[in-house]
Amino acid sequence: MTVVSAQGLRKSYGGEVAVDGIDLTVERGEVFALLGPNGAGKTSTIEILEGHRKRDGGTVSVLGEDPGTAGRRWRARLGIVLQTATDAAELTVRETVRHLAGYYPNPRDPDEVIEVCGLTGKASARIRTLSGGQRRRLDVALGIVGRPELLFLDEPTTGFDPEARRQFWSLIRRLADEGTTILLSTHYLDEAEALAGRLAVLAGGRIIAEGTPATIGGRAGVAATVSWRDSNGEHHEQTADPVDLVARLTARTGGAVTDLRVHRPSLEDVYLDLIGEGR
Ligand SMILES: Nc1ncnc2c1ncn2[C@@H]1O[C@H](COP(=O)(O)OP(=O)(O)OP(=O)(O)O)[C@@H](O)[C@H]1O
Repeated sequence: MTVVSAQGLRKSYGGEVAVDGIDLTVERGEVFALLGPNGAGKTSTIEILEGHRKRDGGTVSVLGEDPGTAGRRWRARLGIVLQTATDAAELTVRETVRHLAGYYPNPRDPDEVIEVCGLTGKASARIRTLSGGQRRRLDVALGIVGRPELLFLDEPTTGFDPEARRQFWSLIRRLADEGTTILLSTHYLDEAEALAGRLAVLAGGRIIAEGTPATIGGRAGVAATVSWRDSNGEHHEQTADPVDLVARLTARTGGAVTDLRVHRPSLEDVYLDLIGEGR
């Protein structure tokens, strides 16, 4: 089932084009990541799909409705984690999560949400006393407490420490296993690689590449570089079949090589190439 479908999506601010004809389809249960440099149009796209911003052109369907006109019942099926952090407040974490849960027909247990977001130790703390990363975790908790069918996450792990990011990744995988569709934007390529089944790279308001983390930008077809050192010095050789090259090398030298390495382009290498071309 298609959960998000956009064709020819456009948005300008004043005379400046931010989203320049984006086509996007996300199926139920997918984790889809939007990547792209600052100002590429990720937040604008996400906020149009959430119904938070008006589009200037194109057709959009999210959970079967047009976000520009859909009402409260549609909104209750979405979970939204905006880029801007929760406002400082006098309420505690538990009060805030419980309060928001009350707005949804079938919410998750607030204490369980607090736990999976790693905030149990802070459940009784006032929001204004939380650290930046803890506040971001609260944003995520508020995004998922309504048991959304579709979860939007705009740069969800900014400010997380490495352990919190790993915890967050397992939470996302768990939600996806339960059938939640997830659309996220991130600047962390390891995050996109760890979570996304498919991803799109945006630059200048357009999608310049789309695919799986393994294949995007022709990644799967790019040659590997094998490097090694022997008595003649350092060597680098490009090959489509590094296993065969290493086997031949070992047979030829009797294993008398050191510093043997096989390098394949990382998602970051491919991404930087793509946005270099997209500029
Ligand atoms: N409310 C606004 N008013 C005017 N211009 C805006 C507004 N929101 C976004 N823009 C412009 O639209 C373009 C796309 O911005 P957007 O926030 O969608 O990018 P982004 O890919 O999410 O960037 P980042 O990675 O920095 O969050 C930028 O040039 C930005 O300056």
